[in-house]
Amino acid sequence: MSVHSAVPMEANQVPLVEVRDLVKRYPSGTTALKGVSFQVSVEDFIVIIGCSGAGKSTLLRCLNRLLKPTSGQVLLLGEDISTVSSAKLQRVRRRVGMIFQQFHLVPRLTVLENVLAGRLRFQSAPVPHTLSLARIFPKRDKELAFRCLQEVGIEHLALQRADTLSGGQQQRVAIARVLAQEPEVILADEPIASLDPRSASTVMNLLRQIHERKGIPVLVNLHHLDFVRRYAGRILGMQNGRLVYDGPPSLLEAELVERIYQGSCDVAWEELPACA
Ligand SMILES: Nc1ncnc2c1ncn2[C@@H]1O[C@H](COP(=O)(O)OP(=O)(O)OP(=O)(O)O)[C@@H](O)[C@H]1O
Repeated sequence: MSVHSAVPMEANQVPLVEVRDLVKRYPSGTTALKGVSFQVSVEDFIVIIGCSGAGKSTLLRCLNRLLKPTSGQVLLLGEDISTVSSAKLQRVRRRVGMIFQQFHLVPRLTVLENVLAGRLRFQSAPVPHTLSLARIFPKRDKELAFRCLQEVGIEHLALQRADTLSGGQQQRVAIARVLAQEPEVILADEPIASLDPRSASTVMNLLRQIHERKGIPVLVNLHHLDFVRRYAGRILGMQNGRLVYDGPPSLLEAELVERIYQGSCDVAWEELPACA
């Protein structure tokens, strides 16, 4: 099936990220990505949709090199990061911030220390496990981490242990940690899947504000289609490892939505639940 591209990128827009013919085959033999291509500019707030197993997480993990693509390219400001050596991976991951469904915080550390962890990849020497993170970082890093907490509205929790926070608060810490990395692009893999609707809205609003204020493109995998409709500036629709739609929500036709969800939905796009 060819990609249904509603809005091609204009010739004068410089893509911040360019994905070319990306293929990912797992050792099990499953081909999760079958030649995916698209470009991302600073204006993009992209939501990736598709049924379970369509390849959404695999795509994001190839973009920050948590996974090495089998073939194809991922260009970050022109640099091909799909083939960089393991020695250079730290630098790539610093440039590409990642937010996960399960927050991935260090439970026994304070909120501030978790955010400072976003600066760890800037440290040239390894950090001894016995040291308090807050002690080894320079003052300017601590000030930056505190500002990041202010940006997500939880600076009053800075000295609290991460495991005493609610899920919504923990996801805000994870966002602050990504901000402390000063990334060029933010990826979020189902960031609201474990949250109640109110916390989910807070997290999505924060991602949108960060995108608008800082001009950082965001790519987010979402299962909740009501949130897709509320937040997506552009949708990438995936089906069975292929990109089948690339364009604004307004031009995504019901027929294509049905194809993306493999005919498993017989309700209107406006009413679609997340597919099972
Ligand atoms: N580590 C792995 N080893 C082997 N196969 C995998 C691995 N991770 C994912 N897959 C397979 O690759 C395909 C794409 O999976 P992926 O997790 O990227 O899909 P997804 O769209 O993110 O699904 P979900 O919405 O359920 O998270 C699926 O068939 C899945 O079973």
